[in-house]
Amino acid sequence: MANLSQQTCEACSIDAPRVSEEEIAQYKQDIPEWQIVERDGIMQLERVFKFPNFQQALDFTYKVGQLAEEADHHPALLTEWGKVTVTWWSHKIKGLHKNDFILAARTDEVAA
Ligand SMILES: C[C@H](O)[C@H](O)[C@H]1CNC2=NC(N)=NC(=O)C2=N1
Repeated sequence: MANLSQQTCEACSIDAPRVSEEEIAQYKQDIPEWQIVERDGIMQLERVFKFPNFQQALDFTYKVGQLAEEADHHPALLTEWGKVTVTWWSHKIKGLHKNDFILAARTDEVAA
């Protein structure tokens, strides 16, 4: 199977299934630096990326925004001096879909 980041996001519909515990365990292996967090009952993927200044944090933020637009799947982005917190989840299903893991893997590539 192709690396997670090379896989294709599927159009997320309101009746799309959330990932199972087994799928989480499988996909998480490709994105070990990401944390699974739960907010208001919604499972999310989150990672903090560190930078030497605000400008580089801002540049990274823009690149993540571009990959989100290409996929029509968008994260929450908190941009601060020297760091960016990226949080992925699927709004329509109020939880985690495989798309979120694919885009987290692509986010890691943008940071590399
Ligand atoms: C209309 C538009 O395609 C949808 O609202 C998309 C936009 N980006 C999205 N991003 C995320 N993370 N979840 C969604 O359900 C979602 N839906």
